[in-house]
Amino acid sequence: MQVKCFDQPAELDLYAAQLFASALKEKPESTLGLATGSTPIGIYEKMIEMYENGDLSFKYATTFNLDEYVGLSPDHEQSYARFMNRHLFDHVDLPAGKAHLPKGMVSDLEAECANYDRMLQEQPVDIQLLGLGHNGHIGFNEPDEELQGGTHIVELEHATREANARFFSSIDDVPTQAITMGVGSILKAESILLVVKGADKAEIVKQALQGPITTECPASLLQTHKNVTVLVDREAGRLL
Ligand SMILES: N[C@@H]1[C@@H](O)[C@H](O)[C@@H](COP(=O)(O)O)O[C@@H]1O
Repeated sequence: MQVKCFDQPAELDLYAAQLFASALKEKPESTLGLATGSTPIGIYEKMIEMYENGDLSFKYATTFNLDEYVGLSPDHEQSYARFMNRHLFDHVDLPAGKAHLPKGMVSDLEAECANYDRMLQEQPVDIQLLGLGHNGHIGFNEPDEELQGGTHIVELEHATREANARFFSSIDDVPTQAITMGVGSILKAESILLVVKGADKAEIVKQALQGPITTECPASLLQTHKNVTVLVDREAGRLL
C-alpha cells in the first residue's frame, strides 16, 4: 500500500486526475470505478479541465459507480446518478450507455444487484476510486459483524444518514437504504485509489490503514489488496 500526503487538496485532486488520465492513455477502453461524496468532486473538476485541454478522453471507457440510494429516481436532485451527471458525465466525452450506476428505483432490487454483478464480472474494474465514510464505510458497506461480497441492499446507519443530510432538506428525506457494490467486488479491481480529505477523517483513515483488518471498519479490508494507493491531505494524514 502506497500512501501519499499532499499539502494542498488541489494538488491531491490533480494527482488523482492524472492517474486516471494515464490509465486511460495506456488503455483507452479501461473500466473505471467511480465514487460520489464531496471528496471526489475536486478530482472530477480536474478531469474535466484535462478533458477540455485534450489531455484526457473517456471516449472508449466504461464506468461503474459504487452505489445509489434506494427509492430515488435517477433524476432526483440528490440521486448519485444526478450527482455524476452534474460533476462529471455532462462535461466529458463518455458515450451515453457506458456509465453504469446501480438502479435504486426498480421493483426487483435483488435482480438489479445480480445484474450489476454480472456486468462487473464481464467488465472488471481497472481502477477504482474510493472515498471513506466517517465510520470506515466504503461505497455504502457499513461496519458490521459480516460483510457481503457482491452488490446488495444495505440499511444505512443513522450516522451515515446524518452525514449525508447536508445534501437534503432534512434528515427525514435521506433514504434509509442503499444499493452498493460489496467489498468483495471492490477488492476485485486491478488497482484502487482511496482518497481522504479533512481533519474529521484523520482517526478513521489511521484505523483503516494501520488498525486491525476487521469488518467493523470495512476500509481496513483494503489492507489485503495488492495495489492500493491512498491519497490524503495534510489534515486527514496527520496521524499516519
Ligand atoms: N456512499 C458515499 C461514499 O461512497 C463516500 O465515500 C462517503 C464519504 O463522503 P464524503 O466524501 O462526502 O465525506 O460517504 C457517502 O455516503
